[in-house]
Amino acid sequence: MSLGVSNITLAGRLQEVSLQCRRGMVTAICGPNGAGKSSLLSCMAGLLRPDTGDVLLGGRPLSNVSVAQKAQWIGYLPQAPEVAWDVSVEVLVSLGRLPWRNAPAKEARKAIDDAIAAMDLEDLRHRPVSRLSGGERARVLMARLLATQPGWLLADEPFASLDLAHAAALMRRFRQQAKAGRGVVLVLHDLATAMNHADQVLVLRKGRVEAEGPPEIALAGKVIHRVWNCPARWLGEPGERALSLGLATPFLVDVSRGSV
Ligand SMILES: Nc1ncnc2c1ncn2[C@@H]1O[C@H](COP(=O)(O)OP(=O)(O)OP(=O)(O)O)[C@@H](O)[C@H]1O
Repeated sequence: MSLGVSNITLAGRLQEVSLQCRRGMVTAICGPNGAGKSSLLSCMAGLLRPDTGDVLLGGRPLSNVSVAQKAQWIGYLPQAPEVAWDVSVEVLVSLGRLPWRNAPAKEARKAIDDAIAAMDLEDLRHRPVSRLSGGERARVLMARLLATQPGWLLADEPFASLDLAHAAALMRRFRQQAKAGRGVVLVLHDLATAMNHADQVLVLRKGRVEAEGPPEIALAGKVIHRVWNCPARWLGEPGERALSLGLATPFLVDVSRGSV
């Protein structure tokens, strides 16, 4: 089932945004603070309803899809997820199976164990979530999403509190999920991650689409300059690009001189 948005508008936050995502692909949504990235992802998850336009799952408006089906098809990790109950890591991850209550217990067990292993949480399995670090908690919440095994994984800044090794492992996991036929949509501030690992990129600014397409086009240096107001140049080879920023630009903070 495809997932897309067609001409959606959300008061003051999104202006006629369209995006077509396909399973098997990693889509990155990028843009400066306040551009509308989280708003767009929430619309795609069915948590915010656009004022006009449609979110379409398999060609059907999301508003016509049952809550039970949405829960099975769309897994969503918000930017700042809250944990309501102080349960163990294993119990929290197992909550990801709620949309599949009627599935065989063996299947559920495997999905939970795989998700715990994928996020390197074996040693923390029995620890209450209140006694985890911020990054560990983020990995648990990602494991809950993986345990659902949804057709679509939507994640808002999933690498924000992860260390280098866990971030790299998670990116590999997203790529594997796409290869297995799932759809992956990520809100990313790290443009190098989007450049190196996404199949398509949507760039938003002030609620409008500024660029879209393959990363080399949507995140070309001139687009970054225009949208982020920051001269930037890509270094290295495709797949291993690094972003070099123009240090002479006035927007940069020079901490060594105490200026802001
Ligand atoms: N609940 C809300 N009601 C009204 N406006 C909101 C609400 N939440 C966010 N906004 C506004 O909508 C715009 C888009 O916000 P959104 O959170 O989608 O941006 P973002 O691109 O995800 O930003 P960031 O990179 O800072 O997380 C911003 O101008 C923001 O102030």
